[in-house]
Amino acid sequence: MEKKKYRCGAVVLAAGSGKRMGGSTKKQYLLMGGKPVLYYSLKAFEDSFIDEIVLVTGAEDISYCQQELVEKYGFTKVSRVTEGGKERYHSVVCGLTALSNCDYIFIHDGARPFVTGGILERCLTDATKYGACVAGMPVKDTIKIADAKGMIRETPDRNLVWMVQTPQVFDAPLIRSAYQKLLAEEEKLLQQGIHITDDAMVVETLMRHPVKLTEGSYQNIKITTPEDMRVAESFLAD
Ligand SMILES: Nc1ccn([C@@H]2O[C@H](COP(=O)(O)OP(=O)(O)OP(=O)(O)O)[C@@H](O)[C@H]2O)c(=O)n1
Ligand SMILES: C[C@](O)(CO)[C@H](O)COP(=O)(O)O
Repeated sequence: MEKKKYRCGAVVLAAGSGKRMGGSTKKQYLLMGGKPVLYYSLKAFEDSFIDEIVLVTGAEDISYCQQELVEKYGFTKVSRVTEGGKERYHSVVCGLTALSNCDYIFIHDGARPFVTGGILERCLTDATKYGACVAGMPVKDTIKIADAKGMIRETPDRNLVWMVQTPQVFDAPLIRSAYQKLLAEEEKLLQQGIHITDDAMVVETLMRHPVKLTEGSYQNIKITTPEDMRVAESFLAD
C-alpha cells in the first residue's frame, strides 16, 4: 500500500550563543570533518522526505548562513533563514511564524548533527499516530533526584527514565496553538519557576496532550561543551 504523503516542515534552530561551549566561534559553526556542525543537521533534513526547512539563527549570522550553508551546499528545501529570539522557545516561535502551512512540524536543534533519516522516519510514524513525539533514548546510568543541598532525594525507576533529544515532532495546529498559549502565559510560568527547555514541555504543560517517546540514537548528541566536539569527530570517523 502506498504511504500517505503528508506535508512536513522543519524548524532548525541555530540562534543560540553557545555559552557552555565558550570560544569565539558559536558551536553550530565550528568545523567538524571540515564542515560546520550545522551543515550536518541541515543535510539530514535536506536528504529526507521533509518538504520545507526554516533555519533560525542570530541576526548577525543570517548572511553567513545564507551564503556559506544554504547556497554553498545547495540546500534547496531551506525557504527562509530567519532571526531567532532570546530563549530557545522564542526562536521556535520565530521559526513557526516563518514556516508555511504543513501537516507535521519537526523542531530540531541545529547543534544535533547526527540526526538520521531513520530517526526522521520513526518520528513521522509516531507523530501521525500520537500527534506528538520526541526522539530520545533510555538512560544508561542510574539517575538520582537531588534536593537543593545536593543530597539524594529519590532514585527513579531507571526503566522509565529517558534522555530526550530532537527532533520533536507535532501535528502542526497542535504545536502552533501550544506556542501561542506559551506566549500568552510566559510571565505566569516564569513566576512559577517553570523554565521551558523543550517543545514537548510546551505541549505537555499547556495543552495537556500526551507525547510519545520515539527511539532516537545514542549518537544523536547535542554539541554542548568542548568534549562533545571530540566525541563528534570520533563518530564522524566511524
Ligand atoms: N535563543 C536560542 C537558544 C538556543 N537556540 C538553539 O537551540 C539549540 C539547543 O540549545 P543549546 O544547546 O542550549 O544552545 P545554546 O543556547 O547556544 O547553548 P548554551 O545554553 O550553552 O548557551 C541549539 O541548536 C541552539 O542554537 C536557539 O535557536 N535560540
Ligand atoms: C531540546 C533539547 O535538546 C532536548 O534535550 C534540550 O532540552 C535543549 O536544552 P538546552 O538547555 O537548550 O540545552
